[in-house]
Amino acid sequence: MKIGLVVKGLIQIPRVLISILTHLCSCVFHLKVSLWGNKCDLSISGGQDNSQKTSVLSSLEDFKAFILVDDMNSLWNILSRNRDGNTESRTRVDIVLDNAGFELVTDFVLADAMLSLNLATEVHFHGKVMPWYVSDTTKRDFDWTIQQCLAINNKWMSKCGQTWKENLKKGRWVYHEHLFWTLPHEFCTMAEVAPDLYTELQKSDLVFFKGDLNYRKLTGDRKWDFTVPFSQALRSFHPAPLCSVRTLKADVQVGLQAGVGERLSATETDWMISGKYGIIQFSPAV
Ligand SMILES: O=P(O)(O)OC[C@@]1(O)O[C@H](CO)[C@@H](O)[C@@H]1O
Repeated sequence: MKIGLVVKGLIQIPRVLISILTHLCSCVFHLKVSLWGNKCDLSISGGQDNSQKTSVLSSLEDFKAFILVDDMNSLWNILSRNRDGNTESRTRVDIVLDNAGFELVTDFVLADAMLSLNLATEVHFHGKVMPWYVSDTTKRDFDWTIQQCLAINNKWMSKCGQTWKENLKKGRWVYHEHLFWTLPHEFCTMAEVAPDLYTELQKSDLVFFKGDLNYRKLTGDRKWDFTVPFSQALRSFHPAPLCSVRTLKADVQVGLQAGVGERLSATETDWMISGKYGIIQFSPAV
């Protein structure tokens, strides 16, 4: 009997590993799509059409070399906590949104994947009361996008729309808005300027900050050395473990390996502003 159990246990180990790997690979995929979704914003194109014209999905492998910081592994400890069918555990993920349009859809797909793969039990979205840059997501964009997906004449898209609407109804997805996101404060002042928002973020197990503007406000838009640790550049802003998912469109970047920033500066003058490079940069709550 005991031997039977041990053998059964041993057989199950690879299955568990395969299952974890499958879920995590799938989530890596969606996170990367969400990262490159940040290439599309109307401010970088001076208001001209900057919609997604090629398939991000087929370019993911080619884009790999342009991810300058990839802290994906640090996310797994948090996201895999819930996935073993432990019905007691609860994992809340927050996404501080950036652009509406293609990027928002990629964020929805990421949120959907985290729920359906049991990596999170609830996802909280944070939108802006009014746009800071032209394409920033407001409540109207959020609702409109779900409504459009629902109404579209495509079986899979409308199924997504239905699921997302249902998620909101059942409280698995929650939308928040706060004026702080459009006030001229760097995030290290949040605990003082918007303590209610800081307290809300403290309830999260992982907060994703989408996009370039959020990165500028996370790091205070300062001229940091490229190798300064991300946690240091955040200064006192540590409400929860957090992760910036951003393509580089402004001249601030921290947490690079020694020499990387200098090498890029010597060869590509616009590497920090072109949107060609991206980061998935994690900081634990310290
Ligand atoms: O936050 P997003 O949407 O990723 O990018 C916004 C942004 O890139 O637009 C401006 C001009 O390109 C930058 O200064 C700013 O950071």
